[in-house]
Amino acid sequence: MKIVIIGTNHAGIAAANTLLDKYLGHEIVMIDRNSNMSYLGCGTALWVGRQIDQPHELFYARPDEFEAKGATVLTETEVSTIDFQKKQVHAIAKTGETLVEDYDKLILAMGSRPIIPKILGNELEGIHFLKLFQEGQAVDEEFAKESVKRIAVIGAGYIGTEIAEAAKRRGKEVLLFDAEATSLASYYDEDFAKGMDENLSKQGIELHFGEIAQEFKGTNGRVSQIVTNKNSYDVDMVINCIGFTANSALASDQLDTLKNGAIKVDKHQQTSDPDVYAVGDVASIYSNALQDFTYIALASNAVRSGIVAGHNIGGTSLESAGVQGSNGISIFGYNMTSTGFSVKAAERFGLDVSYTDFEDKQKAWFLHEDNDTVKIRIVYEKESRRIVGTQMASYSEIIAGNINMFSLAIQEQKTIDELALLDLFFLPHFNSPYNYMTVAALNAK
Ligand SMILES: Cc1cc2nc3c(=O)[nH]c(=O)nc-3n(C[C@H](O)[C@H](O)[C@H](O)COP(=O)(O)OP(=O)(O)OC[C@H]3O[C@@H](n4cnc5c(N)ncnc54)[C@H](O)[C@@H]3O)c2cc1C
Ligand SMILES: NC(=O)C1=CN([C@@H]2O[C@H](COP(=O)(O)OP(=O)(O)OC[C@H]3O[C@@H](n4cnc5c(N)ncnc54)[C@H](O)[C@@H]3O)[C@@H](O)[C@H]2O)C=CC1
Repeated sequence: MKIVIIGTNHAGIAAANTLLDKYLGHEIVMIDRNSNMSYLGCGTALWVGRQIDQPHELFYARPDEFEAKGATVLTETEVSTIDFQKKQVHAIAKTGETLVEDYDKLILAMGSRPIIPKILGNELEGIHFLKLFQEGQAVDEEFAKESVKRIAVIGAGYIGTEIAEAAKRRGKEVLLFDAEATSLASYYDEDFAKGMDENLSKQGIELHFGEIAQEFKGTNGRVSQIVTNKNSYDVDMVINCIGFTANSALASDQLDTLKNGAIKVDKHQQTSDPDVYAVGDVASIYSNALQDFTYIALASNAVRSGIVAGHNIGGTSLESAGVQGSNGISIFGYNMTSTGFSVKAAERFGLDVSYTDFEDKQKAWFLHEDNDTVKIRIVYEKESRRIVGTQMASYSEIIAGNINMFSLAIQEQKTIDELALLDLFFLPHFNSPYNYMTVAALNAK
């Protein structure tokens, strides 16, 4: 079979490798408009904040590796249209040459694109987005300028808080804006997100929450002021981080989609056209917390959905296990992890939930060195008592491992009562005989 893959970043790479490594004999054509592949966006803030000194290790794959496995890789080639009836992909190479690729099976891996705030002054110089490696390079170059002193970051989600930390680490004055009342409002309940807010303030980041940018003003063509619904602020640079949306324009009028444009797939990653699969940020995904398909743009999901599509096209019928949107963040050493729903998110999706909170030291009480406090909330459905979400916050890094147990618990629909008596090891170096996960579950009403 001839398989064409549009988009060769995390999801496209995972699908291509699965096919090339496990199902020999197919013709694989990989097309991407970018000049690089596999860039780990999560490294941008680390590199721009000089927590790592350069970006070259943030790539893990190159076109020649796929060519060595027999694939055709067309980089700097933009797909312009897809003819789903004739099963043809039309593209334009960097040289301007047009090309048509027939396909037997097509994998859509065009990912996501940043949401652009539709406000006056958007075209001014000094206004940035943060998705591609090239955009990270541009922000890094700006941070190197003495004249760039005050940075406005719009959006205090994951990218915004991470790049705000990076700017602070580079000695900049940072103003962090968000429409919501706290940072990370999409992932954590308020009394958890407040811990991150305190951490950001303590590090000297100026918080402007419940504030929406309404206009960018400029001097000689470069942004010099941001006007919000509350005030105006002199700034030297703006970084927009107000979320991503599915990059599905090539297919959204032909294939079934969610309301936000993400291409609807089943658990085999198949779209409403049986010869077309969609993976990663461009596709919907099954949430075990919601028990339905939704949109969760994460690299972890991109990789797994690419693998599932590769197997199904290769001939092995494989279902996605579904996801919980497990994620984490670490800002100036303050760590937060979550999986499934916060109470706020669960209620927004119409689930009737309760929750149990607890706070304790990570390690046994008699260890006084390097023993951080952990805050935990476990959210569960009132009726079924199945766990639908967990959030943790601590300077301890151990919470990063613990959240994955809750991810499995949600996937397997375990109840809060089953968790209460789960076998969890005890060693004073790591936890307590009654550790905070057990106690939180035992306390559930
Ligand atoms: C700054 C930042 C930090 C992040 N940190 C994390 C993290 O810590 N953990 C995590 O899980 N996720 C993180 N993410 C999210 C993660 O990067 C995405 O979920 C992931 O990139 C999705 O992979 P994808 O392959 O589906 O899509 P994308 O990475 O968006 O790739 C899509 C590809 O398709 C190509 N393409 C699109 N349209 C066309 C076209 N018409 N023709 C040809 N090619 C096309 C693009 O060039 C691109 O290479 C982060 C994202 C950013 C921006
Ligand atoms: N550690 C991780 O797992 C990371 C994951 N990612 C993923 O990448 C994707 C993109 O991340 P983000 O861009 O941070 O999206 P996000 O959805 O995490 O955050 C967007 C933020 O912008 C705010 N916002 C929206 N419109 C606004 C407006 N007009 N004015 C002010 N604030 C506004 C929202 O309230 C939200 O807090 C997400 O899917 C995220 O999960 C990104 C970085 C790190």
